[in-house]
Amino acid sequence: MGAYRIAVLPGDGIGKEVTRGAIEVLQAIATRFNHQFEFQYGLIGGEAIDQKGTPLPAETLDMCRQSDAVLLGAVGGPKWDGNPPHLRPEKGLLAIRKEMNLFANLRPVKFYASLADSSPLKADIIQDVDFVIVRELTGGLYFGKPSGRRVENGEETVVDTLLYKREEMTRIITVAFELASKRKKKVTSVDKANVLESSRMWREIAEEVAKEFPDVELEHMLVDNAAMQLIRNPKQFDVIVTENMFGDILSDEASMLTGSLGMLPSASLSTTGPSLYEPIHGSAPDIAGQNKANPIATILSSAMMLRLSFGLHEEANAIERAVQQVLTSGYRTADVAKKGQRVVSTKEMVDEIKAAILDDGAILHIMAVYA
Ligand SMILES: NC(=O)c1ccc[n+]([C@@H]2O[C@H](COP(=O)([O-])OP(=O)(O)OC[C@H]3O[C@@H](n4cnc5c(N)ncnc54)[C@H](O)[C@@H]3O)[C@@H](O)[C@H]2O)c1
Ligand SMILES: CC(C)[C@H](C(=O)O)[C@@H](O)C(=O)O
Ligand SMILES: [Mg+2]
Repeated sequence: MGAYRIAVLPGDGIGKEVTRGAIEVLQAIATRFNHQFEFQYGLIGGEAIDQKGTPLPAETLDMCRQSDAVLLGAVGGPKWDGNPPHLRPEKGLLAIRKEMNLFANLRPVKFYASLADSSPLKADIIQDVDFVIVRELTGGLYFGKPSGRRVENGEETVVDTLLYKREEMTRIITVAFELASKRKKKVTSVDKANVLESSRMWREIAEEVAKEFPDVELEHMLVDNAAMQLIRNPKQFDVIVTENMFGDILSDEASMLTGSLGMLPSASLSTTGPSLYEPIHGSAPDIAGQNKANPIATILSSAMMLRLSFGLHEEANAIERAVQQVLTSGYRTADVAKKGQRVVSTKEMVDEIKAAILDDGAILHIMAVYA
């Protein structure tokens, strides 16, 4: 039995619905495996702006730093779209990533046989797809200075800066190689080296890091080609490593190989403190509050938390097996349902996954007793 303190930041829109679902699933895991999960809640994003006047209140950051891991839903929504830059919900997300040094964002993309017909791509293209996008999360265009608007020679001008230190590139590329060395031993480093100096340095560093991993193949791919290859032949990938914004865009694209943005989990890892787990999707204002959102991305993110932050492999497997089982049984939220299939709500999907976890436990227990 273990006791773990989990900071929960539901955020805005469907963030609240999907984190509630993931917590219920974690509670089922606690029951089945006899663990104690203590959940502490904090404000982030639009709701934090409304209640505290800032997208990342100091008390939220303190609570997260003192936790064993953080579970985040999503931030943002039209209510705050017109706000000045420092009062945008998304600033809270960027700030927590930077403050907690969550530089390595792992976004696994895995084919679910039962969802083969939910993807717009043909089954033979997506079958057995299994790769991880390693996205740099605390540098690049999102954080470079200068950034903003000014008037230059009487003309309105705007600037965003793509800035990386050598060490920031080295550490994320090393994470990708370490991961690939435990998987299919191939790293695809995605950049725009035909145009950007930052990408040329990224390539050089990738070549240097590759020397330390002689059993891992390194290939370089330009980001525009990578966007196309993800659709043409996604099975070629094992680990994709790329800078912050390229990774953001490619991972939303890659989610459609699994059938929906609502299927893709992520882990935002730090080497200096607790890590954070978040679905890759946003607050989905178009379906927020309607009990329609697919909670699986967040539930799978909580499985990543169990495995990567707590070392609870069996427990993480139980969540992933329950998700598989429920999908195979035909349960579908609206985003992955095809014509004629019965659509379940967020809550029904969560209930089915919880039941599968507890049933699975009962079956394994019976097998252990009578084997
Ligand atoms: N990590 C985050 O917090 C995060 C990520 C992306 C976008 N955002 C923010 O969310 C807001 C909305 O952005 P957007 O509409 O461009 O992206 P989005 O990811 O919120 O939604 C894009 C589309 O996917 C659908 N979708 C997303 N998640 C789903 C789920 N779990 N189940 C079913 N359908 C789902 C939505 O209904 C929508 O049609 C913006 O304010 C944006 O900045 C936040
Ligand atoms: C909301 C936004 C700042 C965020 C990002 O671009 O990182 C989101 O799109 C994500 O993928 O987590
Ligand atoms: Mg994104």
